[in-house]
Amino acid sequence: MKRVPCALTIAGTDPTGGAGIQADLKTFQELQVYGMSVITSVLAQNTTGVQDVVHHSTAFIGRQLDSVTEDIPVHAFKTGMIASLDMMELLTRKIPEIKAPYVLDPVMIATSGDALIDPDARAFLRDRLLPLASIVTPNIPEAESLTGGTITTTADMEEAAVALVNLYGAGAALVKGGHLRGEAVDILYDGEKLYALSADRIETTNTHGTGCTLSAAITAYLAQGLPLYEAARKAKDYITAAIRHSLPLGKGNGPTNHWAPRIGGSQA
Ligand SMILES: Nc1ncnc2c1ncn2[C@@H]1O[C@H](COP(=O)(O)OP(=O)(O)O)[C@@H](O)[C@H]1O
Ligand SMILES: Cc1ncc(COP(=O)(O)OP(=O)(O)O)c(N)n1
Repeated sequence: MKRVPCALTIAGTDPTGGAGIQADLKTFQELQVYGMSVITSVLAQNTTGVQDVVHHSTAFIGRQLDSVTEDIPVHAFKTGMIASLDMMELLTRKIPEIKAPYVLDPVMIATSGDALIDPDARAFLRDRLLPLASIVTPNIPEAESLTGGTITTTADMEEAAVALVNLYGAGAALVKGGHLRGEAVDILYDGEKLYALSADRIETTNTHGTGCTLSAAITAYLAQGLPLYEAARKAKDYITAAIRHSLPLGKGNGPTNHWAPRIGGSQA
């Protein structure tokens, strides 16, 4: 039988389906990759923000991870919301055992402004998780927090991407430009070359889950065996289409969507 690409996400949940584990699994499915998940935190959240959160114990997160990895091959994996220092410590021990490309989405703050990780875990994420990553995918505020610089231009994004690889030890960095104005330009640095991945900016407020969906798409393409640049380039096309097909659902920022809607949609 042909190899079935299998991808794993280690992240928190979104019951409205726009971000977190749910967005990741939808993306894996859409890209014809077998999707698996380890849940770190269960959130009560929607398009307007986060209402509540329950964190799983590190022991239980470890048990979930063992259940997956002892049974089914993982061809690529990603981490999203890892709320605490304890969870990060567990993952620094477990991740090297998974011999597959690792996409680190350094989730810190939701679009709604809600903090998703303990502020005291940020330095640990940078110093201990980042060096394990094949690629890290910060948005502008996350890249500023990780590098300590201010980012307002693509030149600043390039500088941050290079620092994340050369100073902090990530295998590659994709600094996402969704929070700037003008064209939606993301900067990829693979340790040798800088690339600008650009797309037209889509006029919509329905951007809930864009970062999760992009990093899940990179993970899916890596699980399929694509080289890093190809995976990032195709994932950029995927997220652009998902924003184009985003849905005006909920009272806040609606979710990205993976198929062209027949009814509604912000750009239908
Ligand atoms: N309005 C938009 N039009 C087109 N692409 C966008 C738009 N907003 C974000 N993107 C793209 O979506 C992806 C996620 O970016 P960003 O919003 O910066 O991350 P996050 O969701 O983690 O805050 C990036 O590829 C970014 O360029
Ligand atoms: C459980 C969970 N993880 C991550 C996020 C943040 O999602 P992201 O795609 O980075 O961006 P927004 O949804 O905030 O636009 C989340 N909300 N929940």
